[in-house]
Amino acid sequence: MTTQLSRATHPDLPSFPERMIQFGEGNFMRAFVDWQLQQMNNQGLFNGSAVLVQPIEQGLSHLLAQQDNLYTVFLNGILNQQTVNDSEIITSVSRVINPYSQYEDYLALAENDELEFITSNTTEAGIAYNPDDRLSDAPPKSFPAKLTALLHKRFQLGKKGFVIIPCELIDRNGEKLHQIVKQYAQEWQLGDDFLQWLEAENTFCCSLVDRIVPGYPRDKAKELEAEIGYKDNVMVTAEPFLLWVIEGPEWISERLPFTKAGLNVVVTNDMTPYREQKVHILNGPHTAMVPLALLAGLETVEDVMNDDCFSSFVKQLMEDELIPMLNLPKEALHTYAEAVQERFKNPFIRHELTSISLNSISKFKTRLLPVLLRYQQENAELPKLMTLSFAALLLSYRGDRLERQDSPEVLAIFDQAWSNPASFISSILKEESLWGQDLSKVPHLSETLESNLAQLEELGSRVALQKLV
Ligand SMILES: NC(=O)c1ccc[n+]([C@@H]2O[C@H](COP(=O)([O-])OP(=O)(O)OC[C@H]3O[C@@H](n4cnc5c(N)ncnc54)[C@H](O)[C@@H]3O)[C@@H](O)[C@H]2O)c1
Ligand SMILES: O=P(O)(O)OC[C@@H](O)[C@@H](O)[C@H](O)[C@H](O)CO
Repeated sequence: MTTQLSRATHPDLPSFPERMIQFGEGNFMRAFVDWQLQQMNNQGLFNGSAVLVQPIEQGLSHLLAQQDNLYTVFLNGILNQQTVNDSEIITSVSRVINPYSQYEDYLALAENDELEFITSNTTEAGIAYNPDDRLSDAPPKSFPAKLTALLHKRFQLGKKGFVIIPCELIDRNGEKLHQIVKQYAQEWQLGDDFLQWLEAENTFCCSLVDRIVPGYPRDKAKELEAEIGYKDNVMVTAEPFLLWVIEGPEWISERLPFTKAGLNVVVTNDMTPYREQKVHILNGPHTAMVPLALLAGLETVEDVMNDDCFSSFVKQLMEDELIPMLNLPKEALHTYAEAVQERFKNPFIRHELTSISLNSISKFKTRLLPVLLRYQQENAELPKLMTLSFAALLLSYRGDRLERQDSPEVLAIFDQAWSNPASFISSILKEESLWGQDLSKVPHLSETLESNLAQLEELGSRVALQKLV
């Protein structure tokens, strides 16, 4: 029987003082932030660990504790045309506090002068205001309320503040977290001195994260354990690529020397271009490929990239329709687009198209529609590939299509519009609740979508696409 990973099985592994508090013990944070702390420690550049705080009552704290907070990260994929298949035991997590059973330990973190940084990833739902939270709760329910309680304790002790870098995938995450903390400070009447300390002593940064982390390799765990020679219940698989853009003062790069350690971390005073790049060049093609590829019977992103017709679609979409419309340095965009195509080809990751298709209408609205409209305005014609993908998306939301996964409100709007196929395009384009504007006014969009829809139904998506790529 294989022994479970622990400090007893690996007595020579190093330990580091706690320098970071991290809200979230999930797969992403452990393969992204903690993996990066490990790389800095390996090079003697940080000498620190993260103490993890479990944001909700149920979590992984007990599984990590059983392994003395050690776990393995497997990096599998292709980076700069090289195949990477690495594994490493991560020693940069000191412990996990569950504030639901260890609230005193949680608040005691305020006493430690060595703790300088706070990071978080509590999913898109985590940075939210909960009106029922009180300072006297042990713990308050929401992440921002828990954080406010900790910051208040720190202030009461007369200590310095923190550099706070949330990683949640919401726009302007740091500003939103900051704003909710201030809201609790006011509602809980924590006083002007606390508010002044909050502003003067703490630095809230916005950040953008990018690394595909499929998580625990359920289908391959036994095989991997045989390879590493020990049992690990919280192992994580991830792609080798990463990007972390932190919007904040330059001195962050010195206090957190990621770049010095060779990590792809950018500290900037404006992260907007990076967000534009990632949302339009990575998430945009993901969203565009899904309805066309599902109509053709493909299942994964890898299937798309191994198919000549569909991979040409992805490449041309990026090069001819997306990159020319982004107001960013073109060379960097082309390099990024090539890297994204390599990542999409990753043979070690099974990325299901149906998982990307969830809530495709809102994804289309933010990731593709702004570029489609810009293209139409600048060129006085529609981008052909994006418009065909839009038609496939509309078709994939017809009541008989199994792939549609969206909110009941969105599906009801489509069912109503599809109830009269002859007027479907004109009525769905008028739905401002879906698109934020009346798209029936966009020159030639209605008739192009009508014709694309007819082609998709008569010829199928592969043949319709072959006419364009
Ligand atoms: N996995 C990826 O490839 C990837 C890549 C980039 C970004 N992300 C983002 O990271 C987030 C976490 O992904 P993961 O793969 O680590 O998932 P996970 O399930 O392993 O971890 C989820 C974490 O979020 C916390 N959480 C869940 N619901 C919460 C809530 N309502 N309030 C506060 N905290 C909550 C959990 O306690 C846990 O720490 C996702 O929202 C995802 O959008 C994931
Ligand atoms: O996570 P979603 O569902 O919003 O989007 C699906 C993918 O585009 C997304 O998960 C990317 O793979 C990820 O954003 C890469 O960092």
